[in-house]
Amino acid sequence: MRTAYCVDTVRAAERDLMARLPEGALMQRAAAGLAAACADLVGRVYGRRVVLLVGSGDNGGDALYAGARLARRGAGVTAVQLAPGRTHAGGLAALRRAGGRTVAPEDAAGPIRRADLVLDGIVGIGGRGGLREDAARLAALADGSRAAVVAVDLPSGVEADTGEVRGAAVRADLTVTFGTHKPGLLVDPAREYAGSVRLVDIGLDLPGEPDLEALQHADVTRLLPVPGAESDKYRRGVVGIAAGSARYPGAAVLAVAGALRGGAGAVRYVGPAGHAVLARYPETLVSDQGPERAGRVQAWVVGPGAGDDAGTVAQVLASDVPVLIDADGLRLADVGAVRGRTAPTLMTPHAGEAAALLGVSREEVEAGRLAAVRELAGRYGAAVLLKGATTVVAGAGGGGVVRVNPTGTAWLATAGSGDVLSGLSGSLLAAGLSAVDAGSVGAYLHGLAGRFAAVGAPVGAHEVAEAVAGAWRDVVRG
Ligand SMILES: NC(=O)C1=CN([C@@H]2O[C@H](COP(=O)(O)OP(=O)(O)OC[C@H]3O[C@@H](n4cnc5c(N)ncnc54)[C@H](O)[C@@H]3O)[C@@H](O)[C@H]2O)[C@@H](O)CC1
Ligand SMILES: Nc1ncnc2c1ncn2[C@@H]1O[C@H](COP(=O)(O)OP(=O)(O)O)[C@@H](O)[C@H]1O
Ligand SMILES: [K+]
Repeated sequence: MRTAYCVDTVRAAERDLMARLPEGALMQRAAAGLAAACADLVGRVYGRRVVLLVGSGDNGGDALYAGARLARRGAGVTAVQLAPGRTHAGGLAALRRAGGRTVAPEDAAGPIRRADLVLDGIVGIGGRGGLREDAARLAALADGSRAAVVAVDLPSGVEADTGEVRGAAVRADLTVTFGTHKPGLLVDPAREYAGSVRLVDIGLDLPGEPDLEALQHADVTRLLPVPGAESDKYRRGVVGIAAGSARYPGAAVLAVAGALRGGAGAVRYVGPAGHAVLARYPETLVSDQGPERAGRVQAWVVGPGAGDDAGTVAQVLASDVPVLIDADGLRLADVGAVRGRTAPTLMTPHAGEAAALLGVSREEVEAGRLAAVRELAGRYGAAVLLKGATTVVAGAGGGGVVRVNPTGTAWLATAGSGDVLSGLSGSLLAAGLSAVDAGSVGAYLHGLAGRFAAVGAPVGAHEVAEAVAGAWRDVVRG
């Protein structure tokens, strides 16, 4: 599991550790890791032109000490001081001893244009809001240069705890972060500013429960349902799909396509698109009797392409098995009915649907995904999976750790791919996974399947469904 912690927790852990170490030891660890990562990135240090963007805090200190290390290995290092009177004194002295020089921000354009490498030490976890004007100008110069940009701890200007970007921010090729990932490094829009991320261990002792966690292959392998010798189709779980309409029969087919790949032993389809479903997937058990009379299932998926069929949604919500609500179902689901359920509920909105439920704009949801997913999970008392550039999953009530999916690809932004995800996660629910596990494992496989199906070219949602088995095998192989 990859984990991320908010700033207050990081600071507390840093304080505890600093009390046990000689002064400055922690910063030296950070700077050593940072310099090593820079050396790996540029290949050869000797003769490289390096520019340090140095703010007034310890983030600038890290950059200066790392710059000193690079200078000792033969790089030409120039530090741009944003606040000359308040630059980290020890770091500045170290850089000067190593032969580095300093320039004022107004003289920075030339050095940045000629640089091979720019280190962003403007702000780290002490940053608030978008970059101030003088810093924003340097960030723009770095963005316009041919240099590789390495962010120190965080891309300056992004919000560490939320992943929000409220103004100008540095765009990095690589972020070297210390002690732990910060939530903003895993959640868009900030994540996109970070480039690839490298974690440097500085020995922090962090609490058991993180603020954010991202599954990795080994975690998913442990959660995947695998049939045993005594399994039969019913023991593996039956998933019911109440989806599709005369207008949108394809949503039913795609949800069933996902469900067949999710580990349930059988897929039961209920709705007006039975013919279309059977034509494509003859193994489906089809009923036109409505959810209450369709036969026993271990979990329901309701909503994809459902149009205005509120009755079906209400029937499914009244059942005593886990329910996944997607698409039209989200609009039709009564808050009280969801809150009153005793079995688990998982809601899977995209940003537009989440915005409609919360009564805010889509942009607001996309700017602050963590707050939105927690808020929705709190209002409905249900687990919520918020889809999009970064898919996040909160448990019922919205407190505690949020899961973030690391496998997504923008190629998944194609009509119907959400229907595949709802079937897939619903199938995992029927196989016995908890709502959060079913959502996050479903998103993990779905993201990987999207990558495998796309390999750099557009794909249709049905191809994503077909690629799920390959994703599953890849996960299990490790
Ligand atoms: N505390 C520790 O033990 C360690 C801290 N480390 C480094 O220290 C950093 C935190 O240092 P600080 O607490 O000094 O804080 P920062 O250096 O992150 O930022 C504080 C300074 O940035 C300015 N600032 C804030 N928001 C700004 C904005 N939007 N635009 C421009 N300037 C802005 C503030 O006026 C303040 O002077 C970490 O991110 C990490 O890089 C590392 O050396 C590891 C050890
Ligand atoms: N920019 C993006 N990057 C990664 N994944 C994305 C992006 N945009 C959408 N997705 C994913 O694509 C899927 C689209 O689902 P959804 O919006 O419900 O589409 P539909 O309703 O057409 O099925 C979701 O799994 C979502 O997370
Ligand atoms: K930084």
